Amino acid sequence: MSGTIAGMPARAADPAAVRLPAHRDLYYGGRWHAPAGGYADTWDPATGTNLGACAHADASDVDAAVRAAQAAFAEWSRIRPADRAAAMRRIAAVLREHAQELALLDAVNCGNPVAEMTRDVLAAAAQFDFFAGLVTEIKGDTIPMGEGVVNLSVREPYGVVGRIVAYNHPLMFTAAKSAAPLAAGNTVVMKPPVQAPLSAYRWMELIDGILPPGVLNVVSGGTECGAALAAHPDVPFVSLIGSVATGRAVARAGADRLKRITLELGGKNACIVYPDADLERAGHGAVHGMNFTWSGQSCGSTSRLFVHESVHDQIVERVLDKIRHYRPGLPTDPATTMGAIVSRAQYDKIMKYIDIGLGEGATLACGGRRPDDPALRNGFFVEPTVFTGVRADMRIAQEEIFGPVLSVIKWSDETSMFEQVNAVEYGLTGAVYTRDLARAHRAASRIQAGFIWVNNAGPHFLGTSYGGYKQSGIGRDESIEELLSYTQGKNINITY
Ligand SMILES: NC(=O)c1ccc[n+]([C@@H]2O[C@H](COP(=O)([O-])OP(=O)(O)OC[C@H]3O[C@@H](n4cnc5c(N)ncnc54)[C@H](O)[C@@H]3O)[C@@H](O)[C@H]2O)c1
Repeated sequence: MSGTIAGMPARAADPAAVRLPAHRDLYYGGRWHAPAGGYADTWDPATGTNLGACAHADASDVDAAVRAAQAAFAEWSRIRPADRAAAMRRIAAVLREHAQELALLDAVNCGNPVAEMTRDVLAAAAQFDFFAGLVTEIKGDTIPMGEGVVNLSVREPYGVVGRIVAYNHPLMFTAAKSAAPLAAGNTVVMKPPVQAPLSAYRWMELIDGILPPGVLNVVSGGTECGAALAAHPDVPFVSLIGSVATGRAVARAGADRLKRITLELGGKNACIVYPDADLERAGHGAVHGMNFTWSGQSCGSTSRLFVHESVHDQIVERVLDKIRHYRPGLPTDPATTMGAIVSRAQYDKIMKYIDIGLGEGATLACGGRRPDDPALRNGFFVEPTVFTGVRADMRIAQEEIFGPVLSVIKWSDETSMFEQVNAVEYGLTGAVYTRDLARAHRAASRIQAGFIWVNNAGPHFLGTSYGGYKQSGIGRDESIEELLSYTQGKNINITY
């Protein structure tokens, strides 16, 4: 989690040195456009500083962006895939070149530490390279039909893809989630998170001119903007990273037109510790899997820790020791290990859940409050929080908090433990700690979730499919599955 990044300054970055985008208007058709929907202020959640106004698109703005994307589709879908890939590799290079600048912008706008946001920018660059490298895999089959007939299948793009993303990785989601639909030959209308839109616009300034006008368009805004994109009749494919409630709204909006959708939604993920686990490793994983660096604001966070009663106290002791590595600090400081909560609304929600946990009778083992550090008094910070004595049916163990709150649940009987693990509406990730490989396989198959770690928790592996079971989503990202999901099959039968 921690570690130095090449090129990072050793001292706290001067927030005044943050390069804010010169353009705050909508970017579509290769140009900047004043929004009909007006502007909304955007903030630094760590200091309360107003970072200025940003375009807040309404439905008419979304319509204009979709028309620009539609106009660009004919050319972009027909150029040689290798040329699409070359343009995407240039974008990856720009991301790498400007990683620190973009990371700093995300740090001030969303509150996540700059060191982590630098990794985010590099991850986005890696995804552009990855999907550029896969363009020749957008291929089909030939099926033997006998002499005089050739039968082949091909894959074609859909047209305009609407992508709507969550706030916890603003630049990474805005950039990386454009890569697969573009590689497949679609054009994209991207809606960055309403809380942190600035890095999307700076990115557009940096890559302006690399893609033909209209191929990649950015419209910032809130619910009206997202809803207009989800419902637009000329957007046949909509893809969301967000909450279950928004996922349902997007699915409903697309139902009348039978839109293709992919949904990457929330999680209330379990980490299971068996008595034979390497306790050091499990204690580390229990903390690492919580993504405290970005204050637990992660869909994949393993926020329910199921610990066998025979090792419960040893694991809790290790968790409380290792959690001390995470101390809320200013996101612009490269040494900061834990950032701010993105907004007052999210801060209030987290504090409300901490009250709910106390009211339900869970024991607060650490955190549960704002840090004392006077440097953080104007921001939305919450100390890393651990509840012990949690029952699996408590609200803090059932509902996604999306904050730095870990619930420890003691178990003794394996069958009822798995019933509890699976008794949530979510099914995104899961982690298992054991030295017994057979037990690990059995446990992995019993957890109803789309992404399982054994003796590890937290990392994604580019090339492997990431996505949820149950209400955690539809579809798989970060892999060739994501790329191919942006294509539709066509069969051609030729008699000669
Ligand atoms: N599975 C994943 O890969 C993944 C990754 C990150 C976050 N998430 C989830 O995202 C959620 C947190 O992010 P958030 O608070 O930004 O989520 P959110 O659902 O509130 O918003 C997500 C995006 O949808 C837009 N939106 C809101 N209402 C809409 C509507 N009716 N129609 C269309 N768009 C609409 C928002 O403006 C934002 O851009 C959590 O539930 C988290 O688990 C999932």
